[in-house]
Amino acid sequence: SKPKFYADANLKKSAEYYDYENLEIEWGEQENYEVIRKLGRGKYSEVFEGINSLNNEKCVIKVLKPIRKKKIKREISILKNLSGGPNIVQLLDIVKDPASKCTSFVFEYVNNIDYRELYPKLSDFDVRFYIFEVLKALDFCHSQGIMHRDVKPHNIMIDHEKKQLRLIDWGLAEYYFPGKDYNVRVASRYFKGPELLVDYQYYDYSLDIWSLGAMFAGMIFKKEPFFQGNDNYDQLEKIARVLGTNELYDYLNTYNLELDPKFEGILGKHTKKPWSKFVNNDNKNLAVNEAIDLLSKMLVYDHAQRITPKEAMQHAYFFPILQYHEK
Ligand SMILES: CNC(=O)CSc1nc2c(Br)c(Br)c(Br)c(Br)c2n1C
Repeated sequence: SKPKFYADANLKKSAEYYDYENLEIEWGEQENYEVIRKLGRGKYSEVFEGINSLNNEKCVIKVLKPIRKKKIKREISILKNLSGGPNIVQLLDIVKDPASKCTSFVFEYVNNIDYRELYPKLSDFDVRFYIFEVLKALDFCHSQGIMHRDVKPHNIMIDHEKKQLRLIDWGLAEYYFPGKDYNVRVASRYFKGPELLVDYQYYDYSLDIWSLGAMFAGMIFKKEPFFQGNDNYDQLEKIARVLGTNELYDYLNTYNLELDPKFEGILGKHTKKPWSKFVNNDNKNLAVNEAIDLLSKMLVYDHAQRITPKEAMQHAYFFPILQYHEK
């Protein structure tokens, strides 16, 4: 299946845009940066707050664990191509540690508050504002022919004082080409789209909208994560409990897909639940009708039927934001 928009984005670019294997890396000077403190660790990296000793500016240093050079070039190529885009984290430098030979990326600093601390404090307006900011980043990267493929709260940095948001960790991002089959082992379990879990490899940008929808559901229903599977099979079962098993089989039939035999006896039979079922006294200020209507258009089995970022930004849920932007 082909995406509604931007299917040919890369066909309009020159080969050097997406041909990252031949990318020439311009190395900076490692000694210009000092590590201040550790911020955290990912699967492929350790992350530190740093200082650029030339201009005394704070930065974030992502020290990559030894991974394939090709994957490093892909992330650099994508970060450079998206540089300056709305809410795209800014890559400032690339340095190599003389001792360990490890590559490090130097990024702009964001005074991020961990989402587990921040989300419970967010008002209805805040949720509308920040989801709109993520949609800006997704519409932009998709328009530039790039899927992020790892959208989740951990990869969305928010400085709540500055009302500033950045989409980070483009290490799983890839260039989209119509008809190309992609690795389904992407995204983080709770945010994996059905297309990944049923092993449909011809997926596209719409994967990012599923992941954002799963995150959005967690926010408005105050149930983090919203779909909490114990493994990739149980993950689909958690989704089927909400969206229904008959609807899942319709999706499989649409794309002539067969379920992995390992799903035998796992999925059971579930009716599609009304989204109102998840509203309660604790979350009703966020789980407003417009939010639920938008969510129902994001969390759709069939990736080709999901709302796109550009269409989502025009949804009534964001009307209070549009006034805010027009001022
Ligand atoms: C994915 N998160 C982690 O691995 C640990 S925490 C963390 N990682 C960060 C990355 Br990478 C960038 Br870039 C920026 Br900017 C900030 Br701020 C980060 N913070 C706080």
